[in-house]
Amino acid sequence: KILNEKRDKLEFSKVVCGYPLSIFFIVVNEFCERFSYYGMRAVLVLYFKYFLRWDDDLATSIYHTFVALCYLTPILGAIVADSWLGKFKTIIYLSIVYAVGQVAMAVSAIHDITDSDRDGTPDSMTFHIVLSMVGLFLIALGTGGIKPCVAAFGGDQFGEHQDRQRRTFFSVFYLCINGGSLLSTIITPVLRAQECGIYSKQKCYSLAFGVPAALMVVALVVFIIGSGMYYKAEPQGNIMLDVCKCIGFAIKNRYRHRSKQYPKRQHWMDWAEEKYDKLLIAQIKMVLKVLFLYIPLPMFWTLFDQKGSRWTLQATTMDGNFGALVIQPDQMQTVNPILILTLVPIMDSLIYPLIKKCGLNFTPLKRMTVGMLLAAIAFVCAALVQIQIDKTLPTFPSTSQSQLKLLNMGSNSVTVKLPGNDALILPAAQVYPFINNCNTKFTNLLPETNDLTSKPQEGNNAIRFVNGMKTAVNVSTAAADFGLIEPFYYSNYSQIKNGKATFTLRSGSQSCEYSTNFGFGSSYTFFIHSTLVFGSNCQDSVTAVEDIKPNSVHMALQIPQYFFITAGEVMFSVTGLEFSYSQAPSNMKAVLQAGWLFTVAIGNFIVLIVAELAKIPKQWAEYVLFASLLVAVCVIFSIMAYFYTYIDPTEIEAQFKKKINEDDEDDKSKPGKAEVEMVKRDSIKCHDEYDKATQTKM
Ligand SMILES: N[C@@H](Cc1ccccc1)C(=O)N[C@@H](Cc1ccccc1)C(=O)O
Repeated sequence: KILNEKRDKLEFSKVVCGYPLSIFFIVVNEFCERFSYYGMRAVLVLYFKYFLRWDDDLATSIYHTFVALCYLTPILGAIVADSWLGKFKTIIYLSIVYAVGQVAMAVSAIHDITDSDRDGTPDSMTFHIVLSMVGLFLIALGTGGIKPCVAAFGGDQFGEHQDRQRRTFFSVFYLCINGGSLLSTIITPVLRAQECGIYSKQKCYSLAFGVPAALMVVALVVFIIGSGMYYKAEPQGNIMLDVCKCIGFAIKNRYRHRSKQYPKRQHWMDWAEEKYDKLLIAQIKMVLKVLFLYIPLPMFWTLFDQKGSRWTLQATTMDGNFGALVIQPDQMQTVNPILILTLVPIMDSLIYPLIKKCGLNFTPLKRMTVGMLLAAIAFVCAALVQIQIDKTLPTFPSTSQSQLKLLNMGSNSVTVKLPGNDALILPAAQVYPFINNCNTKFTNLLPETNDLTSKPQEGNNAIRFVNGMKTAVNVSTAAADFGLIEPFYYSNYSQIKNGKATFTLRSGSQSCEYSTNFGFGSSYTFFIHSTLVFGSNCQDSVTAVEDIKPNSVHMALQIPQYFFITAGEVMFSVTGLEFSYSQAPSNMKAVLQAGWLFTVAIGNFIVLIVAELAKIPKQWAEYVLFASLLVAVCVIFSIMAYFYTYIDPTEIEAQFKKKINEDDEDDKSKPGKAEVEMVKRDSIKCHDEYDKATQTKM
């Protein structure tokens, strides 16, 4: 009946170039939803840090908890959809929850709401924190809840013989995800950088969250407009409860009949046959087979999700100057959606057909295996880049050493006697000898200062001034104020972005300017000579002494690793999405999509655990470790995949239903047959049908 209903609905639905028109509304919905999600995510950590004034640790913990929650809630959405409301209603209701969450975030970021003294900072931070946490919870529920439903609902729109179109749909679906996320990750940071407000102008987080909220409303409206065109499969009762009870019964029954006198059954789930519908048992077998295959998959996501963390950190130690364009470390992540937008069409229209022409059967599981290997290669590339970076990093003193920084502020060269060897320091120059623990006495030194013990964060440059004049000097730039520096004292470090910076040096009413260019990740001490004359050009009276070299390994070197991980993603993720749909029984499509997303959640948890536990001192070694782990997991997966037989759930279900109908007729004509005998006979027949429909291997 269900198949006929679907056939009728699809027969009368509008078709454009062989695709149901309803698909258009689903992919536009996905585009807007992903814009909304990734756009909000792009500015979230900055909102925590600069608006809610949380420290780095709290901001990153809450951020990762939110992301993990977004991949746990799909289970909830899938259960609601498959057992109760159906996919269509679940998407509508949870999209409303999602949009409310986004609006709550936008409102929570309006500083004027609680800024009664109008000084530009919220007076009741609790209000903003509570509202944004409620908002984030609703968003996680909404985005995670609808995620398995939208993909599966899209797949439902295709008929039995539209496998090719359905595969293309999943590719286009993935393109829309990346189109939306690419646009939003570029746009929302720009919106955040604007200044807005009623009483005082502040960074405009409300706009950066407001636009994603508006896009979520658009996503909902577009989805509702398509309402009349969709095929909406009805939920078939509380399927998850039935599944759990059936599995529970099979285990109990198997245990009760553990003695040798009872004949073995083909599959342990067959022990549920005495009580449960054979169709349900067959469907559970299909799901369990796929879920078993999913066990090694989180390892792929563990590597994949480090793009956003470790690789961004790696980029902070690299040079992002691309000529006319200066790329910030976190902007490198946009390379992923850009590559997706180019690689998906290339794979679909060139690579896969070419492989097919060569007579190779590049099945979904083979594609996923190759995808994993490509991700491992990406990490080997990351390790090679890291080795290059490490060569350029400054050496800091070990625990048994001290490092001296000696700056000659005079106009003659000076020789300093040091344990081991002497050092000659030219005028306005600095030496940094390492001293092993010993008692060394130096006289006429500047007061002790806190030096940097690592490279400056986020590609910034750490800058300080030392005043060699006999009068105090005030130093400032547009971005930083070094304050008043007393004679022969150092200022504190200030963080300066890359590019040109102009420093104003002031003493009383007199001033002069000093300009210089910065790269990424350097540290300089600017020495103000005693000969400086205010009112004239002070360019020649300031000497830059390099403490830490600017990053010299170019960010373009990260492109190969991004290329391999994205090619891996196309083979693994796009294929996996379609595989999860095609191998799921009709009443558990969303559940298997949720199972797929659950592997992402586990992968994220592994990242968190490994980050805490594995204290590998060399970053390149950690990359190699991850690559090796993925290769090992990939070998296990390919063995599991070799034994996997592809199924056609629609075919199996149809045959089971036919058989059950025939048996019902039989029962009516032959009343009084022993029930046990019938169960046994049915079981054998059904296994035959199942075997016929499951013929293709890996
Ligand atoms: N390539 C990602 C999107 C992305 C955009 C900007 C920066 C990084 C990534 C993508 O397609 N994501 C899909 C599938 C996915 C991938 C990883 C974890 C869960 C799902 C998405 O649905 O968001």
